[in-house]
Amino acid sequence: MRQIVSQTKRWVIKIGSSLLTANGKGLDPNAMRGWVEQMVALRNQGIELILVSSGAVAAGMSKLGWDTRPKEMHQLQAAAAIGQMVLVQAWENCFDQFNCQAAQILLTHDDLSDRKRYLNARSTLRALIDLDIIPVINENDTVVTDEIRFGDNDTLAALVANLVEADLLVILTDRDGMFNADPRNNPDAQLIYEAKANDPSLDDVAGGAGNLGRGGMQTKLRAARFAARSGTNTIIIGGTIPQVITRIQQGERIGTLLTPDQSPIAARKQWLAGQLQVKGKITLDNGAVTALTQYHKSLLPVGVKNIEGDFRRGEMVACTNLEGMEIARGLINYNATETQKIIGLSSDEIEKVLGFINEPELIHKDNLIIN
Ligand SMILES: Nc1ncnc2c1ncn2[C@@H]1O[C@H](COP(=O)(O)OP(=O)(O)O)[C@@H](O)[C@H]1O
Ligand SMILES: N[C@@H](CCC(=O)OP(=O)(O)O)C(=O)O
Repeated sequence: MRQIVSQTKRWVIKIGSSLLTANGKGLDPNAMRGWVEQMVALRNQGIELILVSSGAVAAGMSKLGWDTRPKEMHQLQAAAAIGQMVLVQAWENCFDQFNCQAAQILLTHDDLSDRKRYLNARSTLRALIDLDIIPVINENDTVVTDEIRFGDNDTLAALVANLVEADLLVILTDRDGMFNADPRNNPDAQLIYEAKANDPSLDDVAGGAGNLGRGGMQTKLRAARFAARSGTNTIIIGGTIPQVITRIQQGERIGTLLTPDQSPIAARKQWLAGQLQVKGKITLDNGAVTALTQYHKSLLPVGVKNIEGDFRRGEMVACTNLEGMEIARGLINYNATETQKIIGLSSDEIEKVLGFINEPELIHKDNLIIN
């Protein structure tokens, strides 16, 4: 029993082209319906879900009667333009049958590397999830160039998992999981049930893709490593296994579970530390410094003396003591104008002053990195 998995609450599920198109014969609506039924059941139990769906190029190829994936970029992009429409209609149709709404999001690499767009993408995804809508994400293939492409949807799914702080990334593919050798050429290959995502010996077993997919097991392993950086567990598993999504949630030992080295919070803090630029500075009184450094508490507005910089909600700010020495960094819950109005106040006064409340903390302890 995988308790670590059955306790997870926010999932990104990625479905690959090989699986979605039943090996090139157009989309497989029965399989899609089956996954949607399980996803909606999970969502109804309170699990937040985001779907990353490949298949635009493959669906376009099938519509155009092409057997092999074209090499030229403009042909690929044309196939994606045709196929994305087919793909998203097929998902919409399935979600409709279970009275669930879905929404399409097409992303390029720039959308996640630019801070402002990153925050926008995150807020939109959060808003959709809060509305009980399941976002369906793909790369915006028709406009990407080599410089701004994720390249494969395994990587895109992992970056989305980082973005929304998912606790589980499920990669559904055409094999039962990761084997100790590429099963295409090794009929005796054995399934790996569990491993650390960062185990270097996995590099030797993960091979490339088949005819339709992009990255094969190599990009799935890399995705699991990206996901692990923010503490997310990854399961690589066969999408044709009956009731696969439900059984993962029940903690059944199926597929390959790749775990992070650190707890989600520790990993997240490390990831935050490496990712973000400092956009402002806030000065804490002595009581707040002790609360943060000795008792590992969240920072409340009451302990803040002064602020500098023009930061927005979700951005990184440095926290200094009264002598100006930096003692921590963290993601702030209010923008500079709002923060200026609430410093020195107790948290129950926030709503009166601002007319709304995001969170009672100025910086939550999970989003604080103590120096
Ligand atoms: N060690 C391995 N274990 C399982 N599959 C592997 C391994 N190495 C390479 N592969 C290949 O990876 C393929 C799945 O990747 P890919 O074709 O990109 O699918 P998807 O469309 O699901 O992303 C499998 O069909 C398999 O041939
Ligand atoms: N954005 C592309 C996805 C390509 C891709 O990564 O495919 P896969 O390896 O099957 O997940 C498409 O929709 O065709």
